[in-house]
Amino acid sequence: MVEKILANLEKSNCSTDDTFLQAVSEVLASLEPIIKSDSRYEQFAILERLVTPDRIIQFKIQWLDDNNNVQINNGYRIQFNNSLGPYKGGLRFHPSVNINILKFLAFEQIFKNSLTGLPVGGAKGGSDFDPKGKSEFEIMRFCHAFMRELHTYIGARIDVPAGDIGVGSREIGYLFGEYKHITKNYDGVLSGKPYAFGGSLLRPQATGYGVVYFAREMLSQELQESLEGKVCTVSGAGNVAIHTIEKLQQLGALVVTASDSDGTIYDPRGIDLTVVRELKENGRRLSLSGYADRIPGSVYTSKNDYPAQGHAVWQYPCFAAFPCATQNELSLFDAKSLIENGCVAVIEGANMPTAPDAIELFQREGVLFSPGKASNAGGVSVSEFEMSQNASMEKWDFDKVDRKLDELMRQIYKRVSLTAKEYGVERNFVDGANIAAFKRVAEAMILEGV
Ligand SMILES: NC(=O)C1=CN([C@@H]2O[C@H](COP(=O)(O)OP(=O)(O)OC[C@H]3O[C@@H](n4cnc5c(N)ncnc54)[C@H](O)[C@@H]3O)[C@@H](O)[C@H]2O)C=CC1
Ligand SMILES: O=C(O)CCC(=O)C(=O)O
Repeated sequence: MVEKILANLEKSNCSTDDTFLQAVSEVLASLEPIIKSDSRYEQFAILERLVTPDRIIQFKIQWLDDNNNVQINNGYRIQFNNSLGPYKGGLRFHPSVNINILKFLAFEQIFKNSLTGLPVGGAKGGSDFDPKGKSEFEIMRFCHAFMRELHTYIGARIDVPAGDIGVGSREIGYLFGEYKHITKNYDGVLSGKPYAFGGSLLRPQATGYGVVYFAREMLSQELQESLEGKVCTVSGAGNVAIHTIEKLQQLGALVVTASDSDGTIYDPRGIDLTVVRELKENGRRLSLSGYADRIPGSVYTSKNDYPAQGHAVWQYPCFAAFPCATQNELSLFDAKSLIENGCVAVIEGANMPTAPDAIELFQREGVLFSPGKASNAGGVSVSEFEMSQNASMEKWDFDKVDRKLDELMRQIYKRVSLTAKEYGVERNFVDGANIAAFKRVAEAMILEGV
């Protein structure tokens, strides 16, 4: 049955980008052994329905640049599955954005959101707009134009977008401003809002901190190890990477790398986050090569100076690796290099950053591997906490949100590892995550009827 579903998807896939098929193939491979365990799964055509988005919304975004030239971009929202609750998932602004990438992200989001145990469905959206080099006012006009098209499809109980690559609290602020302007409705229609109006404390940190809370629990339970004093490598230099590095450092780990799409920085004395922030935060997109100019003893490797089949960030010895940049950024070549250099755990912060053959190698070699849908679920969880605060007109303090996040990440780890054990694939956190998430969504789909 799985082969038939994949063949149908391949036939209807008219794009050369196959990230959606990659994501579906991984999930279906995990589910194959359990699909016969409950006759209702076939009777209700759960798999076929689960791989088909409820709706794909596409729109044209027209806006004026600073020279009053008309600019046009494509905008999308993929509302994939709302069996467990309102559609929920981020918006990505990046020139690589297309329907297939957003379908993969929205599909993964269904499973991630299910693993949190919270009442939210799966969605994703975005635009091929490139924020690089745009002025503050261009960003604002673009966000306003994007929301003029999107606003009819979203709502606090319908679909609640948030941030992702290229979309942080600044963009969410502009999107919210336009939503309110058009609808006159001041509800929690977006999460990741600035704290000044409706945002939750800790949302900016939540994904990265959650990744580290998950890693801490996994290492302690599986290897009786802590992160203190351990060398870690992290890729990326955006929201998720910065807060992963920050929490690792707070727990006493030595983080020696960061990266962006042009290259990698290696600092054997430990990444200085102040410098990374000065180069990357608040809409700045300066090259990480500026880090090496500032910090003696650090080394910058441009991606052009490294073999094309790999990424320089994974060439360094480490105890644990945290891919936090983007999809398929850790190849088989990189996995071999990490294993040769003694890495014992890979914890994904980005969505699907590890290539399938690299995951297979990690699992074969006994490297603990956590899929992003489990370990990066802290972001959407605190988004859901933001929705709760908005609905009840409350403001929770930092420590309360932090405690709840830590507890939730432990629960996700437990859910995933117990499920893996229950289905005879102990320590296979990919199968554990896919099966645990699937069972919850499938049950809701069955109970809601066709
Ligand atoms: N922001 C959030 O709350 C969540 C984000 N994620 C995922 O985490 C990843 C990073 O997202 P954010 O940090 O929010 O985005 P961001 O826009 O803040 O940062 C993205 C970072 O990745 C780097 N990057 C992009 N393409 C790259 C490439 N080809 N090679 C190396 N580096 C590259 C960029 O230079 C930037 O430093 C994405 O996969 C995203 O889907 C997952 C869960 C929640
Ligand atoms: O906070 C959210 O709603 C979604 C975050 C997100 O896009 C993700 O988990 O990949």
